[in-house]
Amino acid sequence: MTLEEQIRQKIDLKTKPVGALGYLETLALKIALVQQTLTPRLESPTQIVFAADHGLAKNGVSAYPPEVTHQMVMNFLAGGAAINVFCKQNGVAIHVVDAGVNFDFADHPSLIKAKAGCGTQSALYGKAITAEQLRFCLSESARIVDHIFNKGCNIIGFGEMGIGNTSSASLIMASLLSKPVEECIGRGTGVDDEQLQHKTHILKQVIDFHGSIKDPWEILQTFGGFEVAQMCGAMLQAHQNNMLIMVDGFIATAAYALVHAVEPAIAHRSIFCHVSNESAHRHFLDSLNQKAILDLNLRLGEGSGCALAYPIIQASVNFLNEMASFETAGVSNR
Ligand SMILES: O=C(O)c1ccc[n+]([C@@H]2O[C@H](COP(=O)([O-])O)[C@@H](O)[C@H]2O)c1
Ligand SMILES: Cc1cc2nc[nH]c2cc1C
Repeated sequence: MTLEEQIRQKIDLKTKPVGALGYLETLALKIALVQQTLTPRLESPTQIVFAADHGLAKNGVSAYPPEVTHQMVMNFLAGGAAINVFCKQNGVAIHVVDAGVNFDFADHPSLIKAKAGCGTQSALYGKAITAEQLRFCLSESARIVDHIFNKGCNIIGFGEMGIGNTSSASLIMASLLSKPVEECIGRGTGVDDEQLQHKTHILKQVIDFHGSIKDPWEILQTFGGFEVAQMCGAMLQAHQNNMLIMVDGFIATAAYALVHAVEPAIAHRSIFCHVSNESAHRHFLDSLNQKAILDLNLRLGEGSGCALAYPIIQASVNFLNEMASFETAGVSNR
């Protein structure tokens, strides 16, 4: 029997009707295959929140002003954000990365300084990121993941904070899927109808300016942002380290989709934690052939979906390791 057949058999011989643990069974199989064992373990679960500012945020595409990015980073460091609460509740460590926020932060034990700049350029007038900044983002984030991996982490969540970054993600999605950008746009932080029209107008202008781009790295460099680029580098490194990857919402999915375009095998170790209320996210996940664990109408980002889904991922590993089989429990198996 192959290892996969053995894992499937182990799952089927647990004291439950075949298939009755539904998606937990899919997760257990996936995790056991990644770790190549019948007894997988989740070690030192860690959430990274990559934060950065966006040139496009100055073009009125968000419901909130750009300074909220640095203010929320301070909130993460003070432990007062949703992601802090959910990580604490579920035993997930948290690191905040300044990938390129327009603010000079003091040193803090939870803050990793990896600033590629003080916010991207607006993609309305040129590429959001320079080639040098892109290289910096990819290598710094890989280094960050390696450090966390070397401390014993084998499951890592990717989240972000950046006013304006649903626009980046929409532009990335439209380019990767060759879709009209208006089909990839949502309300982000909660723009009203008039602001949504304006956001759509701006993003169409961006697409008209740059034309069709197909190369994933060029898409990333053109539409940014620094936190998306760092999530890409971090996901690639996590893949190389054979870590389990937890993907948060719409923006994290845009980073995943870029990496997936160059490294399709990343799908084997990636877990989609939730489907966001950002309207295009469901379609984005469908296009990647992925199903999310949670569907809670969240539209927060920060990695909140990862921290909330983590206990469910843990439950999938626990049932595989700890549930009795029909034989050991003396339960009749049909
Ligand atoms: O993760 C998501 O699906 C998601 C959906 C909507 C908004 N967000 C968060 O809201 C911010 C981006 O929204 P916006 O309107 O400024 O583009 C950014 O900080 C994201 O973390 C995140
Ligand atoms: C307050 C606030 C918190 C956030 N967390 C992630 N994105 C955010 C956007 C806003 C506006």
